[in-house]
Amino acid sequence: MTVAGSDSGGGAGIQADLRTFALTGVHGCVAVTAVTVQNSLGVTGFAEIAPEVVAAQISAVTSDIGVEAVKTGMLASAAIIEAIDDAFAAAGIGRAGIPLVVDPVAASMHGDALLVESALEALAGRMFPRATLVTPNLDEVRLLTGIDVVDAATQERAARALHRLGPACVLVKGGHLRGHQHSPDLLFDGTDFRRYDAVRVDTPHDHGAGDTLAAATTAALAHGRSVPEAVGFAKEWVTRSLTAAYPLGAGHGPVSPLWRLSAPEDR
Ligand SMILES: Nc1ncnc2c1ncn2[C@@H]1O[C@H](COP(=O)(O)OP(=O)(O)O)[C@@H](O)[C@H]1O
Ligand SMILES: Cc1ncc(COP(=O)(O)O)c(N)n1
Repeated sequence: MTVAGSDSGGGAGIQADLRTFALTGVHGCVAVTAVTVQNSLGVTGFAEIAPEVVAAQISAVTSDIGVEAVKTGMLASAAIIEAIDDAFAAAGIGRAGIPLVVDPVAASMHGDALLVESALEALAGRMFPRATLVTPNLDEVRLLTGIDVVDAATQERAARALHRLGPACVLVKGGHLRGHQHSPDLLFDGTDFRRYDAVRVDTPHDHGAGDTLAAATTAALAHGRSVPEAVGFAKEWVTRSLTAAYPLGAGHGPVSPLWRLSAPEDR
């Protein structure tokens, strides 16, 4: 299940999650938190869904269909986060229960806010302690910890600081590291570090990369993989999806998990 915002451009949010879920062999259920007005050039606005309607979507799915793993993306406001936290508690989602991946989406790749500023505290205070894994990018790391990640040492320091906020595991994504030929992500479980590296794909079309990574991780967790295995699977998935990204509109096109359909030898 994904609990996230809709992207009218079809490249990120709920739409990206469902593409990856389908192509990794899981059925995706959704709870929509907000409807964004968005294209390849940016987000010009969004309407929040009423918190009780967000919570009701979660209960409707968990009380009938059931979930094997859950991902959160754009959560929009503190009131929505609080409603989700209560719905997750009632359904046994998070930490020792059903695996929960929290992608702490704060802004779009163009810098447009997707979370009202006052909601950052609710995200860290209510979602992080419940999370099996949190997957911040470097801008979100800066917002949450004040740490500017520039190299492996600062990436480790940030992972430790984020782990103190309560999640079981932290993945500090390195996609925004400037001047690197690689895109190294760092996983920390409170004891051990594990690096997931990939050669940087030279493309402007990286819309939805973070959602795709977190969705593939969630799908692998739903298939019963451990967190390190799920992240390893997802890292390869997002790298291949960046290689298959295509232009769409005048701005940044979406990463594409559709490579999975055109590689019969991989099936
Ligand atoms: N140009 C790139 N080449 C290879 N991997 C990338 C590239 N850009 C991002 N990634 C990877 O995609 C995933 C999403 O990362 P990032 O861009 O940091 O997050 P977000 O999309 O949330 O801003 C990470 O695994 C990151 O390492
Ligand atoms: C609904 C929604 N969720 C998430 C993102 C982040 O994706 P990106 O960082 O690629 O803009 C987005 N733009 N829109």
